[in-house]
Amino acid sequence: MASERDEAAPGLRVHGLSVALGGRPVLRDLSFDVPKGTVTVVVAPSGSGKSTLLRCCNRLLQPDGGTVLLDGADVDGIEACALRRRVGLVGQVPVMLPGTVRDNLAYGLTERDDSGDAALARALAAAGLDASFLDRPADELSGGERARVTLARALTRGPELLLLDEPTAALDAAAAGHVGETLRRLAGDGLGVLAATHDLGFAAAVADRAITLRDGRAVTGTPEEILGGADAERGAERR
Ligand SMILES: Nc1ncnc2c1ncn2[C@@H]1O[C@H](COP(=O)(O)OP(=O)(O)OP(=O)(O)O)[C@@H](O)[C@H]1O
Repeated sequence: MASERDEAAPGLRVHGLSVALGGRPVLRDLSFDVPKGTVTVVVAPSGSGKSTLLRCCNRLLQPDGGTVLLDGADVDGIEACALRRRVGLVGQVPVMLPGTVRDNLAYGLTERDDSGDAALARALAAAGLDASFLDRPADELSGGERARVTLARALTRGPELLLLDEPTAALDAAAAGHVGETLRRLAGDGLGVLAATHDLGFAAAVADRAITLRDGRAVTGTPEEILGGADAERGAERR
């Protein structure tokens, strides 16, 4: 009974995920859950497979083994565009399309979506930018502003799960704090969040659960357990 309930648990379930790239195993038999309404952080060294893991979660990359379930359904059975609306990925490099911020936010929205300025401004506000940004040419934005526009763009699609790759990399402390508050609020509204980050302060502020990757395998724990270990490892690297 318990396992049947677990299978249908709302959120993302990664089970036995294995990926090799360039003939080298990157992820090995990786399993963890991201329940809706929670924030999970992945804190692991550069090159350990964080982006690879996120890309498997919305089918940008096909794993060599294992499954990813969304609300109990294998993501392989969900049409890719539909899946990527439900599981939004905010990538490490903010890619801007030509045109204004409005054009960027509205791109790809369908009749089902609210593409009016009020809805776009709400998404911008959640990402920490005011409505005046709607008319700004996207190619004139700073790196941090671009990062927040890509977060807003994912939010306009009304995702159920949000995957973020280094969401604070281009942000100062105040902007990172704002994004952290936004992620906590989104989780409070029922969204599931999975964020890969090097920013231990950010991770500690937002996480309900934390994961690190060791030799391609997941070690899961409370933020205190995992982040304490990551801090100690960094200290050892510096010595
Ligand atoms: N297409 C590819 N072919 C071969 N190796 C790859 C490919 N893509 C990634 N890799 C390697 O796979 C490993 C994991 O990469 P990934 O980008 O997932 O790491 P990461 O933990 O996100 O790193 P970072 O924190 O630096 O962004 C790295 O060693 C990388 O060099």
